[in-house]
Amino acid sequence: MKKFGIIVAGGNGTRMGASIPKQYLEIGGEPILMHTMKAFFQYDPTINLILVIPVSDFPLWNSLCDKFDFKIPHQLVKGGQSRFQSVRNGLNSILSTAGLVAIHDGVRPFVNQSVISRSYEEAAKKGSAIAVINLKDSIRKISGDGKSNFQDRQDFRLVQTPQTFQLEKIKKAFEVPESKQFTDDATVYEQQGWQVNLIEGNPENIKITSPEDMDYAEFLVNRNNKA
Ligand SMILES: Nc1ccn([C@@H]2O[C@H](COP(=O)(O)OP(=O)(O)OP(=O)(O)O)[C@@H](O)[C@H]2O)c(=O)n1
Ligand SMILES: C[C@](O)(CO)[C@H](O)COP(=O)(O)O
Repeated sequence: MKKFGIIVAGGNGTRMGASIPKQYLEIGGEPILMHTMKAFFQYDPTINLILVIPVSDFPLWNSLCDKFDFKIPHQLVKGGQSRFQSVRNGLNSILSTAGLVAIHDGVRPFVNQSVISRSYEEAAKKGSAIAVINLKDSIRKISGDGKSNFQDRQDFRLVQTPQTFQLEKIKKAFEVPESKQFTDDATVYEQQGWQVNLIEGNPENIKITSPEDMDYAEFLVNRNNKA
C-alpha cells in the first residue's frame, strides 16, 4: 500500500522563545526537522514525504537544505494558522484516497523505527494507529475550588505522534469545521464515531517544546550517533 508521511512544522515555537522557530534549531549539528525527516526516510526510502511549514519559511528551509546538503525527497506545503489547518493542508495536497498516511510533529525527532513501522502496519489493519505511552508519575484532578482528587494513572495515556490512518478515512474526517477539542488527529478521527486504535510509542519521542528540552535532545542525538 502506498505510504505518505505528513510532517507538520508550521508552528512559531512560542514556548521555546528562540530567535527562530524551534523546528530549525540545531541538535547534533543539524536542524531538528532534518532528524525527523530522516527517521521516516530511513524507515522506507520510497515514502512520499510532505513537509508543512509557513510559506514565509520556504526560502529559509531551501537555504538550510543547501547548507546541510539535505537530499531527502519531499514536497513543501504551506502551513496554516493552527496545527489542525496545517494537517488539513497536508492532507489536501494528497490527491489519492488510497494508501496510508502517518501524521507526525516535526519537533519529535526521536521516534523509534519500530514505532513508525508498527503504526503503518496497525493502521492498515484497523484504520488508525495512535502512539501513546504510560504515565510514570501520580496524577491528580484539580477541581477549581482549591481541592484536588486522586486519579488512577492506569486509566490514562500520554499521546504522541505518529498518528497513522487509512487515507480515505482521515481525509473525510478533516472535512469538518475546526474545533477547540482537536488537539491532535485522533480527536478529529473519532469525531466521525470511529474508535481510535492505540499503539505503544517510545518514551524518548518527546515533543521538543521549551528550552530545557533542548539539553535532553542534545543528549539523545549524541547517544544515538554513538550507538
Ligand atoms: N500552525 C501550526 C501550529 C503547530 N504546528 C506544528 O504542530 C507541532 C506541535 O505543535 P507545538 O509543539 O505546539 O509547536 P508550536 O506551535 O510551534 O509551539 P508553541 O505552542 O510553543 O508556539 C509542531 O511540529 C508544530 O510546528 C503546525 O504545523 N502548524
Ligand atoms: C499532537 C500532539 O503532539 C500529541 O501530543 C499534541 O496534541 C500537540 O499539542 P500542541 O498544543 O500543538 O503542543
